[in-house]
Parts: sequence; C-alpha cells; structure tokens
Amino acid sequence: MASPKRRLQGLVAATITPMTEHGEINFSVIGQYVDYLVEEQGVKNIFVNGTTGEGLSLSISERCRVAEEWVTRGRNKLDQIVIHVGALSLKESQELAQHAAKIGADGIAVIAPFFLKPWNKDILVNFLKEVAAAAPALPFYYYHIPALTGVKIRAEELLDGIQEKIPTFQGLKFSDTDLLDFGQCVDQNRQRQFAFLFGVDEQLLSALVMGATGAVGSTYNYLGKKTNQMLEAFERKDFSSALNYQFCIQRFINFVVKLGFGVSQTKAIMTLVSGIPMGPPRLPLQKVSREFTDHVEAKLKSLDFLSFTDLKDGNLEPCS
Ligand SMILES: CC(=O)N[C@@H]([C@@H](O)[C@H](O)[C@H](O)CO)[C@@H](O)CC(=O)C(=O)O
Repeated sequence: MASPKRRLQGLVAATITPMTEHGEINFSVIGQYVDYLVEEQGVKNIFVNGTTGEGLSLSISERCRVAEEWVTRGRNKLDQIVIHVGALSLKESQELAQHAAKIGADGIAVIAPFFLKPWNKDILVNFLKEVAAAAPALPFYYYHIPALTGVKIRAEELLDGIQEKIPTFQGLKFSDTDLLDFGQCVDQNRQRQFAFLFGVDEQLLSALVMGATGAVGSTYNYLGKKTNQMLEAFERKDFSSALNYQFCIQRFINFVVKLGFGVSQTKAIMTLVSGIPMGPPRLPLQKVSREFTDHVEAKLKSLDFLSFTDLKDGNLEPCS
C-alpha cells in the first residue's frame, strides 16, 4: 500500500490554469502563483487539473505539462500536490496517472467517467481500480462531484470495502452538498486513516463538524487566509468566531453566485486579488465582463478582503 508523507489535511487550493489572451497555457506565472499561495494565503497543498483548472478542457499533453510545471515550481515549497487524472478514456487516465507518478506528484484523483457512465458502484470501482493500478505507489483519491459528472452513486456506498479493491485508496474529495452522504462516509470509516476533503467552500464549517479532515476548493486561491482563520477558530473550539468567518466567506460567495459564478469568474477574481494574470478561460467557457470585475472589486473591498482596501473602517462589513 502507498504511504503518503502524512494524511492530506487543511486547505488544498484547486489551482487555476493560467492562460494567455490567445488561449495558450501561461506557464510563466506558475512559479509566482506558488509563492502567492504559500506566502499570501498560507495554502501549501494544491489540486491540479481539476474543475477549476479546466483539466477536462486541456489536451493530454497540456495536462502533463501543467502537472510538471506545478511539481517543479512547488518543490520544497508546497506540502502535497495531487493531480487530477480523470478522463473519459481509461487509457488516457492511466497515462496521466503514470505520468503523475513519474514526475513525483504526491497523489492522484479521479472523477467518474461522465459520458458513457458507470451505472453502479461495482463498475465505477472497477474503473477507478484500473486507473489506480497504473500508479501503484501513489495515494489515490476519488473525486465525487455528481452535479457535474451526472454520476449519482453515493460516496458512502462507494467507500464500502474500497480498500480491498484499491489498496492505494487514501481519501475522498467530496464536492456535493449532501451532508448525510458525507457524514456517513466519515462515520463508517472511522477506523481508517482516510482523508475526507470537502469541496463546497461556502459550507465548509458544517463539513468540519461532520469530520472533514481538509478541504479542496477554488476560493482557497484567494480566500485561503480567511478560511485558515476559520479552521484555526474551529480547532481551538471558538465556534462563534468560526461561524463569523464562515458567514463572512458566505457573504462574498453568495454575492458572486447571484452574479453567476464558475471557473471564468474564479479566474477573474484571482487575477484581481493576486495581481497575477490568470487570463481568459478556454471555450466553451466565456470571459467575464468588466462589469462583473468592478462589482466584485467593490464587494471585496467592503469585506476588507483586499489588502489594498482604501475604504474607511466605517464602510467595512465586519467579518470577525
Ligand atoms: C463546482 C465547483 O467548481 N466546485 C469548487 C468549489 O470550490 C466552488 O467553486 C466553491 O464552493 C464556490 O461555490 C470545487 O469543489 C472544485 C474543485 O475543487 C476543483 O476545481 O477540482
């Protein structure tokens, strides 16, 4: 069985794939991006080529090059780098898994194939097993995101007996709002050292109560520091402060959700907050409007989420 450095915990940023205005991958800013996550956001784990990274919109060779760049730039700076290697083709998934092992990633994650879908748990586990077997020394995570894959097999069901089938199974990335399913994943696997990584940033506090060991999300790219404050408050059992932080984060996410929120918007917000150009998304996603960015900038300032805020204290919405 694979032995990770230690159980993946805390915040994991679902990385954006920076692109040029011409739609090519902008590898040149990844080094700066690593430093920003570590130094400005206190986030030392990353999840590469997932939803936020537009992994399924990249070619296989692009995915390999992106993974390589993150591993190279993150060496001695980041704690753990998990590469998402899910694909519609088992062969491609295996190729990506082998590549992740070769470049020295710390783990791989896989979503359910979503065009020709597995229609029951056993079929899905068989698919995952074949991918995991291509990288037998790497910790393996299942990436549960039913709203996007359309594969609604409950995670709790999937986890039942999974280590017998997939000895490298190390944990679950749970991007869904079904806290009954999530809670039962934790409850039924208390004897195992699995990582339970929650993927709905606006509801993380509820998942911590249920036993989440960490979180993977898009907002940790730019709200990592604020979310870490929530984790610290939770750790010291200061639930009132933890709730304040969660509500504050929710105020922002609620605001952007109403404007329309997804990967394109994440790229624009990260560019605004970090100053590192993330570029436009790749088709079929659309670049966001200037109006969106202006609204978001005003909201971030009012919440004091921007370090360069120039508003008077009286105009700030208290967040702690
Ligand atoms: C559907 C989606 O993109 N969910 C995000 C969340 O971080 C999400 O952006 C956040 O909770 C705001 O709704 C993550 O779960 C996705 C993720 O971790 C990834 O990029 O792989």
